[in-house]
Amino acid sequence: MSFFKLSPFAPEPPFRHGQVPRTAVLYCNLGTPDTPTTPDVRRFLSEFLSDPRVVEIPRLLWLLILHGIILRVRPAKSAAKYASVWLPEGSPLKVWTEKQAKLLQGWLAQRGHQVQVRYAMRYGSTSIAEQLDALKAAGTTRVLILPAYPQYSATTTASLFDAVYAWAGQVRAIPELRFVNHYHDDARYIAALTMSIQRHWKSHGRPDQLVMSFHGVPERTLQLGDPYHCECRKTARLLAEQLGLSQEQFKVTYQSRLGRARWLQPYTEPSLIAMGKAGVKRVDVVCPAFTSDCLETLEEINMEGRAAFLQAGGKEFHFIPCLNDDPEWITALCDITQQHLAGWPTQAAPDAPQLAASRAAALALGAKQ
Ligand SMILES: C=CC1=C(C)c2cc3[nH]c(cc4nc(cc5[nH]c(cc1n2)c(C)c5CCC(=O)O)C(CCC(=O)O)=C4C)c(C)c3C=C
Ligand SMILES: [Fe+2]
Ligand SMILES: [Fe+2]
Repeated sequence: MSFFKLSPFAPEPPFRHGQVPRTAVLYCNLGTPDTPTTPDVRRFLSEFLSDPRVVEIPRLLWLLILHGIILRVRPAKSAAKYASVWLPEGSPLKVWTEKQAKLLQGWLAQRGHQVQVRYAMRYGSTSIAEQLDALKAAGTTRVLILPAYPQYSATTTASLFDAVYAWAGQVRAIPELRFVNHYHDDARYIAALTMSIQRHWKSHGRPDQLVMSFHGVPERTLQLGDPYHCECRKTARLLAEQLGLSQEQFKVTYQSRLGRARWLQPYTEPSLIAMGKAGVKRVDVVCPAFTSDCLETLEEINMEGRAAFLQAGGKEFHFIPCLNDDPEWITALCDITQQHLAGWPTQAAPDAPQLAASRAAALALGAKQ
């Protein structure tokens, strides 16, 4: 960079007066490796676990542990786990997130909203900055940031907002930005979860216990004021109410612990083992904090959790898939989006070929006329 450069901002094309406003939704998820190989998993974990929002211990100490131990050992182990759930089209998290974004755009078009929907990943490809650059280059003047996380946590939601602010800090003409913080208690999200569980029970009967397994976070984040734990509890309470479950019929647990510190409790796997040992015959597990199936649900729950329960004496283990492309979920996502877009023009800049293509895609994927 030249010593004499006055402005840190990149030059931009001159503002075009009379430019038609264009509105976009950026649907953001956590991220995933490009391939289930050790080098790609190492690259992904290195970016993810270097984020100070994710690991809140003194930087120097953490960088020593991360580079000295974790990134030497974990990538190969995690790569084998990723390989066990990888789809022909790629990582399940990416496949589902991409499909959800496509469906959302199609559903919104069906309702007459001409909004570009793109997806981005907080870590790995395709990054939030790349997608915001692409939207800006396409003339977008308003962007709604929609996290794929129903519950707010500084470790996830705030981190992706950080990435948006960091991008905006480099840009001269910033589009109008809006952020969805959470939708953990949104009636339509709860209804989508309820319906997916009821659908499962209709064809497979009911379990002795329903386990609602949320991704864990260090217990310290709760003491520091992170609302994640309370939001998980509220989701669980509302879901149990809608399903008509008594306190004895369900259990809330936390999975995916990393490191030696105390995380939110009770932990999922020890709870499944305790249930198997206590004579619980059938458990069903649902993972409401994940809107797409991913490593943590397909491998950790449906493979490791299943084996742990059955080895402990349990007889039947059912994993209830995440919301993925359930029509009730896409409708809920569409309602939530519409609510947050209120007041922004979404009919402007008619782009007939694109609108027709979105409609056709939505119909092909099962949208109602
Ligand atoms: C649902 C929200 C999530 C929260 C909250 C969360 C917190 C959190 N996660 C880690 C460490 C890891 N998570 C990993 C995978 C992973 N995590 C989430 C979501 C949340 N994480 C998802 C959707 C996934 C799956 C990604 C995929 O590619 O399928 C991993 C990587 C996998 C592994 O090596 O085991 C780690 C590591 C921490 C430390 C944390 C909060 C502090
Ligand atoms: Fe995680
Ligand atoms: Fe895990």
